[in-house]
Amino acid sequence: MTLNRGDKLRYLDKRRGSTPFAAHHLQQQQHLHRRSMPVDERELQASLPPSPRGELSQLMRCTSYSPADDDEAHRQGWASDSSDSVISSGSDSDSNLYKVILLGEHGVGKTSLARIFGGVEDCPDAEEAGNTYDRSIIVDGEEASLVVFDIWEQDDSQWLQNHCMKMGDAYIIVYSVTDKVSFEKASELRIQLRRARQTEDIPIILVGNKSDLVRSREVSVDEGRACAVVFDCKFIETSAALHHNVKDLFEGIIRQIRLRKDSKEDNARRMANTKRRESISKKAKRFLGRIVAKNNKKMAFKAKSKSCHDLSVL
Ligand SMILES: Nc1nc2c(ncn2[C@@H]2O[C@H](COP(=O)(O)OP(=O)(O)OP(=O)(O)O)[C@@H](O)[C@H]2O)c(=O)[nH]1
Repeated sequence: MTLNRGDKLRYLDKRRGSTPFAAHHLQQQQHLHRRSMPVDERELQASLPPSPRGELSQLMRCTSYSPADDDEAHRQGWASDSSDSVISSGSDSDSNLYKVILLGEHGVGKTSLARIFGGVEDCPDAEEAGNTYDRSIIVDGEEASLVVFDIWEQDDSQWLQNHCMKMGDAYIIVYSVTDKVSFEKASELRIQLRRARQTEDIPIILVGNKSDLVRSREVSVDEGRACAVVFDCKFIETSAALHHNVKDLFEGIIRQIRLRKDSKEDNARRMANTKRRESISKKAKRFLGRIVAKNNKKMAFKAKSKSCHDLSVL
């Protein structure tokens, strides 16, 4: 979102997340079929730790879907070309609520992607559209609520940056394929994220946006993919302008979160069983297996580069 911090705070003087819209605003809201004060936002803000001057909650302005938005979403092609992806009201599926943070340089298309997700891309008023978008979608037959935060500001306070790095259940790091510097920045952000979440296996998708701008491309698909393999994350190219792969991106992030959740549970179960029953010979086999795996790093690297664009596998 190309708003400077001053603009953001000035707006927030006028309206905070918990402040109802003025009457003329409400009329506009009804026209856009969006809820002005979703329950999720209050719950979300309440769950955040205290911050210097309440910075984070001040910066968040939430947009969420009401069931009336389904028509609009279908028109925009989000759900129309998928047999198992459906949008519904965001309030009834809090058990599967995932926070996704968008990171990336200025102007790479974070807001454009988030607004497509939020179904507010045509909203002319950036302030009204907000910078936090929640929506429930059914992916692979199961409902999940995603809250997408477009609050990252490269030049913002260290506290806010640190907090962004810690609060997400998953991250989308965006660069523009027309801007090599933004690609380099994406690598820096990945390193920052790795430092902030050292022991965690958090889902990260590296996104090369603006793939429609073929003639001004500065970063090739191969470079993007290689970077994702090195940094151990998933990779996809999108075009917010053409809506290309945007749906796959957001469904992909849900799949990545679920896959990790499932594999954690499986591992815990397997460990419990193994510890109970493992014989010495089995232990020896496992140990040898680890050594072989280390020797096969090259093979693993190749396998990863094959799968890094497949957002439905780990
Ligand atoms: N051609 C093309 N233009 C895009 C695409 N995505 C975004 N843009 C344009 O790029 C400009 C910046 O997009 P934003 O979505 O504001 O980028 P941002 O990353 O949120 O920028 P900041 O708020 O400054 O961090 C806008 O003029 C968008 O219309 C895309 O996929 N293709």
